[in-house]
Amino acid sequence: MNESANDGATPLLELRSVTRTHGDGATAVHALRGVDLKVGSGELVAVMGPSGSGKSTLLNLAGGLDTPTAGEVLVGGTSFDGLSRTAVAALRRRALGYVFQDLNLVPSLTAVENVALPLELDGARVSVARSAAVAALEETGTEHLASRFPDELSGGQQQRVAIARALVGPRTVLLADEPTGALDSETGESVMHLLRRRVDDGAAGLVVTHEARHAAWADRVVFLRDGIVVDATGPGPGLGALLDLAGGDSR
Ligand SMILES: Nc1ncnc2c1ncn2[C@@H]1O[C@H](COP(=O)(O)OP(=O)(O)OP(=O)(O)O)[C@@H](O)[C@H]1O
Repeated sequence: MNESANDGATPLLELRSVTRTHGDGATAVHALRGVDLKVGSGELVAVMGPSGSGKSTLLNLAGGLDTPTAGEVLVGGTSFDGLSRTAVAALRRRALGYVFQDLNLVPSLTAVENVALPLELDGARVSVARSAAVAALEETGTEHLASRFPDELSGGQQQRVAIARALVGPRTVLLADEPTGALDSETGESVMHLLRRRVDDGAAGLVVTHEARHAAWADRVVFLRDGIVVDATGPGPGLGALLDLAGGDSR
């Protein structure tokens, strides 16, 4: 199944016949089987599906954190295939923003230092990285927490700082795994709003969510079952109808 609302333009994120198998023989687990997906500039795609259907695997492959058994993943038209580990790491730092369930804030760095870190690792001057970090903290409403260390922040505050780190700088592909997990529902909505705004400004977004009302922020929803795309909505009334079927509230 091939999904794109931007036919013609190079998608910012593309999965071509991506398969990921763990183990082999009788005990092999087929986490993802022949998935095709294109996400263009200005598109926010939600991924839904039951536990074990392959959602996290899809996101990890899209982010270059895992390697397909077959098929390939391209970011901005560049395939991870054949790139050195250093080149993959550089591409990930420059183009990709991740919001994962695991917050991974560095405990010995303040909030603003954590957010500035990816830019500094990429060679940005400290002053430039810091001002971009402050802007990203402002976007998530956490600029007043800039000088706090992670253990001085609540779970929700840590999550918002982690989101600021994912959004800092000119990221073109935003990947989010249940970005609202540790947040109250009001903040969760504002996070989706934030992702939506970045995508409207030209990024491509891929969000794994269990909540239909969060998926309702997306342009398309891709449903996975047993590692296969079993359904996909387009923009328009079809989205609301399918989300109603999925059992949640619509926006
Ligand atoms: N490292 C691994 N080794 C073996 N099997 C794995 C591994 N990682 C994932 N799997 C299996 O691959 C399948 C897909 O897992 P995945 O975590 O992608 O699903 P998911 O849809 O994200 O689930 P959840 O909603 O529970 O997070 C599952 O059957 C899982 O047990």
